[in-house]
Amino acid sequence: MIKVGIIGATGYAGGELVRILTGHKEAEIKWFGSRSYIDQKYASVYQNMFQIVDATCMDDNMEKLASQVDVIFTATPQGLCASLVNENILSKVKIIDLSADFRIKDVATYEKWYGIEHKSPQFIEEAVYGLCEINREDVKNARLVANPGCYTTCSILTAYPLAKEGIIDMSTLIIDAKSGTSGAGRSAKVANLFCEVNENMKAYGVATHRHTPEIEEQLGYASGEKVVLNFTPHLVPMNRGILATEYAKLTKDVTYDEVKAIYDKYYANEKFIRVLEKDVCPETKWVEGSNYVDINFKIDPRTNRIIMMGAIDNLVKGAAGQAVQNMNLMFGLKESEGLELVPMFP
Ligand SMILES: NC(=O)C1=CN([C@@H]2O[C@H](COP(=O)(O)OP(=O)(O)OC[C@H]3O[C@@H](n4cnc5c(N)ncnc54)[C@H](OP(=O)(O)O)[C@@H]3O)[C@@H](O)[C@H]2O)C=CC1
Ligand SMILES: CC(=O)N[C@@H](CCC(=O)OP(=O)(O)O)C(=O)O
Repeated sequence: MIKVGIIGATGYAGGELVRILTGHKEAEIKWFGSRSYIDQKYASVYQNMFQIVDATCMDDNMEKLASQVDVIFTATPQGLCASLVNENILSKVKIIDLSADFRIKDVATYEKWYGIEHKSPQFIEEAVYGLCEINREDVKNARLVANPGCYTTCSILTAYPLAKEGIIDMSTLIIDAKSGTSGAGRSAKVANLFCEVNENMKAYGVATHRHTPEIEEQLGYASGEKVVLNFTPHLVPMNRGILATEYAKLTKDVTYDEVKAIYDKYYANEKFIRVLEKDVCPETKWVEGSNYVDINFKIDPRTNRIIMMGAIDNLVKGAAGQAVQNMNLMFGLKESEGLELVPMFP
């Protein structure tokens, strides 16, 4: 049994980790880390865990935790993991960080977009960007995994095969994405109150959102060129889900079958990526509660653009599910263990 510690178990991403790991046959949660609920029953924070989880919330002492578990998930605000991790800890335990601390290779870029000083830049180079379908082999040998963000997972996987094969002009790529409000976390913020979000839709972080450099970096590796793009997130009145709609000019004339063959080349054997049937558009409701990414595309010959679409559950493939997928790879387990979650509906 793999012994697991979660720092930030009381947040939305941490809560989803608990839900998924509770059904994992080879992992056992030993530490439910919290800042605000120390010594309180975990199930009193999340009643869905009543009579399922009997444990009490503990502190966020990573040093102490490192000698008691095999893997630590940090599902905490930006900057916290980088402020806690050190060589002694990494020599004892594997870390999967759900925040952005180790996702961006250039520390100056991280500090500029996140507005905070990076406390452990010495570990950035070794951290593996945990987008399992793309970096699977590196993840297997990693001791520190930077789990990608929700918008980024959806945006990158949707465009990756076409960027890799050079059939889209990367300088024309525009990503328009929508997220449910659980993407903003559980802590109280006026912008996320019911009356602010319900019956409303809005763009935010326009031209400044911190996921932009992460998407640019990863699609830059795929296309082999420096990528600069527009990424515009929107908040929509639903609990879970991300839908990314991406537009780019084609670099050559291609047919539906040729593009489909490119997606199939990369994803046909990927359990969690479903390239949908022709003309079926991805919808967040068809992936809710699951680790699936649903993808499709449409060529618009009038504008010579291709429109790519992707949908995920932000808390599963966009956070906790992908983190568990990474854990499975790091410990040599079946990659889908604990993740065979059928999407729920309605
Ligand atoms: N929500 C999402 O869809 C996604 C989130 N992420 C990332 O996951 C991380 C967590 O996000 P999310 O769950 O939404 O956030 P929440 O606000 O819901 O949860 C934050 C968690 O961090 C804990 N925490 C906060 N400050 C501290 C601190 N100083 N020391 C220790 N623990 C602390 C909180 O503890 P307590 O409640 O006990 O005070 C809580 O458990 C973030 O980095 C986020 O960017 C990534 C992908 C998707
Ligand atoms: C709706 C909403 O507010 N979403 C969050 C993204 C949360 C997230 O996933 O953050 P990381 O991927 O960086 O860890 C935001 O836009 O900041």
